[in-house]
Amino acid sequence: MASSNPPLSRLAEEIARNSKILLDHLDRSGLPQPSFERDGPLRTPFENDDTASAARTALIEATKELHVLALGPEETTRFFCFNEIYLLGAMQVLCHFKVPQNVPDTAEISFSELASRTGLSEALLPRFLRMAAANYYFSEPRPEFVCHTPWSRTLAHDEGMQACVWFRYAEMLPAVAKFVDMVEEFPNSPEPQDTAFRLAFGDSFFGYKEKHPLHMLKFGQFVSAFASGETADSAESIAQAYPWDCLPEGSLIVDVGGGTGHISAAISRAHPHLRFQVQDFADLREESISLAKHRGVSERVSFTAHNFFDPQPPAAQGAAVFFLRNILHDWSDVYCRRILKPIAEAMGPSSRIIVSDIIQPQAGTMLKTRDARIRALDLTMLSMFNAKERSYEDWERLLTSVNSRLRITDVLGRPLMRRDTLIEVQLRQLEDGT
Ligand SMILES: C[S@@+](CC[C@H](N)C(=O)[O-])C[C@H]1O[C@@H](n2cnc3c(N)ncnc32)[C@H](O)[C@@H]1O
Repeated sequence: MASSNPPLSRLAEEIARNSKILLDHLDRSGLPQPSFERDGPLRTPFENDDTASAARTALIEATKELHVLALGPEETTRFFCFNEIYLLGAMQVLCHFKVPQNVPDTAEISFSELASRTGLSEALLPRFLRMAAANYYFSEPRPEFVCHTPWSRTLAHDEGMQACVWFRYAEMLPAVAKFVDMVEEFPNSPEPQDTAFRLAFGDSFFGYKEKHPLHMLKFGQFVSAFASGETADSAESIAQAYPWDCLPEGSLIVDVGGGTGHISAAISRAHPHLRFQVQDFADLREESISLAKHRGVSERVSFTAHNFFDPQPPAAQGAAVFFLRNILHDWSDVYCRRILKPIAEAMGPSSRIIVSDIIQPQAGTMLKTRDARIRALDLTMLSMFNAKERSYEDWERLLTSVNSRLRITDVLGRPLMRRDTLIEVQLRQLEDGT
């Protein structure tokens, strides 16, 4: 039986309603509307207003759904990724030849002048440029002249945005092209070297970067651009998202694989009654110590060189918290067990593990646009590290396979953290109280 409010009508209403909420918010806040005009805003901040932010999310979801419905099944498949693959290629060429930087911010420029400034062939430049312009990057206000849109302007001035294009083209695309080979060759392998990335590049993800400093640099820029904006989970949000204040004076937090300790430093500033031991490879020691000094927390944040597959050092035994942020999603279950086992062995009766990672939603419980992003992250972990993002049940299974007494006791983080969650894990007490 046909629904009383079929999808096209429902979506059209939703789009009208949510657009109005956004317009009212912009009006009230004196903010400009998003536009493709050269001087349009680079950012339209909706995040600080819950109603506007929810309306924006609903608008993104509804417009995507309407778009797909309007295309229909066959046309969706016929043109599947056709645009995106060549857009990525075109953008990489344009960025490589510094086209965004050579288009003036406030004026148009002819194709021939732009070709001579950038060294990109006069015959090829229009082909790549028009592909980008068909996707809102740049516009052609009159034949053979180009000017910026806000979308292309972000690429002119922000190396993080350039790195988003670069990394997808130079690393993700070749790795994804090896997915079938990976699945054929290593269907059930837990090994971190059995990846699509290695099939494409002949080396591990970080091994390759060590030999190719440009890739290391671009990866760093990509990670910080990707982690900023809407998907950001800042160190400060983690410092607020857990009741760190409930831990007794002088409690020790062990930041396992803590890098240079930026999260420990942020929590320590907000909660000065805690002590931190950052554990990571020895070559991060100097940077970690200098960061702690710079942030005025060196009294409370120390660094210990430690391989997380080894038994925990004596000073960490019985720590109040073993904190693992963005560690376990880098590894298969077999390796996660090897990381978690020494931690479980070092836990005292009141110790807890706090894992800061994604909890994958159950299928069908999330907006499709958000769900798709999380699924893409999962497949990124697969292609790069043979690792994965985990659902609540996956986390439970993993933890009890390390030690049957490990229990998830809380899941925190919302709404302060946008992407990751804090999974609190404790040892279930035995009858004798141990
Ligand atoms: C994705 S980063 C996460 C860093 C930090 N926890 C954060 O959230 O920013 C992974 C960290 O694990 C460290 N790591 C990788 N293998 C390790 C090992 N076997 N022992 C200790 N640390 C390791 C890396 O050096 C890196 O700092």
